Amino acid sequence: MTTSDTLISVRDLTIAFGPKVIQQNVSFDLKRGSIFAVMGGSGCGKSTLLKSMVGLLRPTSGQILVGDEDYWAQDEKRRTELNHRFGVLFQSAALWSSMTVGENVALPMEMFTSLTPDVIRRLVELKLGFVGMEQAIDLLPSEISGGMRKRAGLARAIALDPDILFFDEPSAGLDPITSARLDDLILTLRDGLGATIVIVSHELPSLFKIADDGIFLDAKTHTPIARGAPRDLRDHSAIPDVVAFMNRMAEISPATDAKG
Ligand SMILES: Nc1ncnc2c1ncn2[C@@H]1O[C@H](COP(=O)(O)OP(=O)(O)OP(=O)(O)O)[C@@H](O)[C@H]1O
Repeated sequence: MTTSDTLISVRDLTIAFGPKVIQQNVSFDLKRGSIFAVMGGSGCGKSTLLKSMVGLLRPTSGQILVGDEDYWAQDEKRRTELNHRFGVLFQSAALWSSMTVGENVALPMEMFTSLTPDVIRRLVELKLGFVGMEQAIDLLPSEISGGMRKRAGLARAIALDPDILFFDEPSAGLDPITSARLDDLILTLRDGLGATIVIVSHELPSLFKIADDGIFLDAKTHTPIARGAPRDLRDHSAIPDVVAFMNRMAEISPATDAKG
């Protein structure tokens, strides 16, 4: 059983590719309304964990409870239903290049709802308005900037009103200003839509600003070694590897760290 403020509970998860264990003993609760950071050095398994949580990769053992349901113990039909609670934005934003921005956002509604085209058009306008992109509704992805593509991807991720959003490196490839705007947008999604957000990012200044919880995956032991808000891990962790990681990166961009 999960408690009412826990949306997802990860229990003793192991993810391996053949004999190669990526992470094991992964357990944490994802609290409703939190912005949860998956942290750790390159190759420690952050994206792999995210893939298991959104239904793209079956874990080797352990459970991912969505509410009271063991996600990976469900049949494919039920997993697909549960997937409608998830909005996913991958690094590339992965828009269909031959479709306009509006058509991209409409696609999940056309596939998974019986709404009429008129209602879908209204909803698409609303979703794009939410991310400040209503003017791009009839443009192709190739006609807009990288930051706009990310925002369009976000509009599509919220097309079906998910209660959990997963972001894998959302600010990769963006300049610092655009990246900071994306941070603000993520906070607005949490505060305005009441979404819970799981984010994988190397942008520690961004995580210090927006994330209030998280887990630190260690590439050497293949286990999580710390748990908590990124800024708390930076300032109060007793684990030298965690402190080194969080502070080394923090020193690179102190100006954008909105600690105060
Ligand atoms: N399909 C796969 N088959 C075998 N190994 C894989 C597969 N996918 C990922 N891996 C390995 O799993 C490990 C973790 O990869 P993952 O992409 O999850 O790390 P990450 O922490 O997200 O890294 P980065 O920060 O560099 O993006 C890596 O060693 C990677 O090579």
